[in-house]
Amino acid sequence: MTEQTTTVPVGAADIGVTGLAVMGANLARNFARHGYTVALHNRSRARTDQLVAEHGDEGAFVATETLAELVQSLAVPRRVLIMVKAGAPVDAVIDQLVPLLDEGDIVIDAGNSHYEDTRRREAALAEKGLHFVGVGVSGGEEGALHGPAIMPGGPEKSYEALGPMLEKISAQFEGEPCCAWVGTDGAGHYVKMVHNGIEYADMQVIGEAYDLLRRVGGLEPAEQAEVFTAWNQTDLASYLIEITAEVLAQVDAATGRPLVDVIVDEAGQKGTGRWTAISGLDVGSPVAAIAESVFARSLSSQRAVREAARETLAAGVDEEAQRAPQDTDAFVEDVRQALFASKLVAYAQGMDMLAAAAEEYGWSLDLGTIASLWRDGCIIRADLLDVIMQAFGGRDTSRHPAPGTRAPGQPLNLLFAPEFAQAIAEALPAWRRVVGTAVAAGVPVPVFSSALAYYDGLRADRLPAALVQGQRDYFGAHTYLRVDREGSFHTLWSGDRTEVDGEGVPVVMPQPTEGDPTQD
Ligand SMILES: NC(=O)C1=CN([C@@H]2O[C@H](COP(=O)(O)OP(=O)(O)OC[C@H]3O[C@@H](n4cnc5c(N)ncnc54)[C@H](OP(=O)(O)O)[C@@H]3O)[C@@H](O)[C@H]2O)C=CC1
Ligand SMILES: O=C(CO)[C@H](O)[C@H](O)COP(=O)(O)O
Repeated sequence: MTEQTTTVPVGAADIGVTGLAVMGANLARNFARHGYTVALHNRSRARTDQLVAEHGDEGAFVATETLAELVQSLAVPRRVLIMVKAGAPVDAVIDQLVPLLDEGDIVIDAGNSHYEDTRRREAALAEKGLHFVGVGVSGGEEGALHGPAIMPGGPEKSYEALGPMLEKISAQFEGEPCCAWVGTDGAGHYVKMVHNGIEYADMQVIGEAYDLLRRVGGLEPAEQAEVFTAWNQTDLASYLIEITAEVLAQVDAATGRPLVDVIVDEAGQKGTGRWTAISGLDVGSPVAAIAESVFARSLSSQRAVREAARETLAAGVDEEAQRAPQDTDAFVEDVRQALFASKLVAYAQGMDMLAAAAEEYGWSLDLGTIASLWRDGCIIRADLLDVIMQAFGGRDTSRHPAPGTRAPGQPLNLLFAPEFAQAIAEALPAWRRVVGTAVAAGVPVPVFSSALAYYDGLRADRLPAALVQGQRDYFGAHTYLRVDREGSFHTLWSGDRTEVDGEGVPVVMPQPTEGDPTQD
């Protein structure tokens, strides 16, 4: 710890926040509004001054110029929350902070950091006796100020000193904080990453519904705003549906056109969706709908290629399918059901990858409690999340399944929960009709169709994976399992095509003998 260097009050602040852009500034104000004394720091002083000038009357703030001053102003154990750009800036701040801290102090990274970085940082700081807590925060600017969803990881012990503060500033759903310790080391950032992966898919399926309603249904943005407003009264009710209605209703002041028509159709991405898709591959969880939503953003960004494709590639569409449906209301309802079913699949895939990651990293993630954190405050908040939470046994913050396992009684897949199996069964005819129409009309619906393929893949009696195994065995002697006996087998494809077992011993099928009761 450095010597006192300035007139900043020593040990007066409950928490320090460094990084006062959109998220950091609003979180700092949220802490202050809840009665905490908040020490403020930003790399460039202007943001600190601006916050104090504009919002200094909202609570107790201590403005500091340097990280040394920030640390000096904090009560022990010190809690320093970092809210800077994810990646190298977080390491830069940690490197400057660590020499200033004492054993037992807590460093909190609340940005969208990659969970592997969090694991690395926690291990490094633990060697110095410091607690490092990776915390997922969702809710954007408004959520950070009025109550975000908060997903803390890190050492469970650190939650004793940090949890009550985080729970106080988090969103509250029916009296329960949208904040709970989710698991060790990078678990908090992993859960936030999956939240964002689901967010990508949710936004994409809404986009696909909009595209179909416009290009096949003939509904203009203003009309669709009404449709989405009505959908927000159904089982689709969610923040994303609500803001979609608002975006679609917005008219561009400069041109008088719908705003959505003057926005360039190229979706940005900062990385969390891509990380989710990559991690899904790493942990062997088929998060295809989430991955497709990332690819849809990537494709949208290939503007030069898309322009060339428009000139070069044939449409070959079914003009009948492109024609406005005779019964618009029925088509709108079909699209709503397809949207609901696809969204459910995205959630099922997100929850599945959480279970797979728990196994991979030895985390004890409780899926019911995690779903409970997303019921309010975050971008994917939706009525559906309360039902998802119930499907995973409800919220129980003391339920920590053995590392790498599911809590007893939780369904193997969200879609198996009776209420969801039933909901999908009812939506299926519409879902299939919508995907069929989209394909025939040439409207891309990568997530609607991928989600349906996932569903059909799950429920198939037999998958063509058997043929793939045969191919793999043919070119690479990779072996295959048989449906009728234990062990692995290989066919001598370039020899006489007899089958050998794992030891290379030819397999001789027992010849049926007359009267053998085991042979029909
Ligand atoms: N915006 C959102 O809706 C959400 C963002 N997040 C995550 O929260 C974090 C903060 O996001 P946001 O508020 O949008 O801000 P930005 O991601 O735009 O980051 C800006 C902040 O980072 C600081 N910074 C950048 N580089 C360095 C560095 N090398 N050393 C020290 N400070 C540095 C900036 O300081 P300076 O002012 O000096 O440039 C500024 O305070 C990010 O990880 C983001 O992904 C999470 C949820 C929602
Ligand atoms: O974490 C967030 C919301 O939950 C951030 O807004 C994040 O930036 C969203 O991701 P992207 O910018 O890639 O769309």
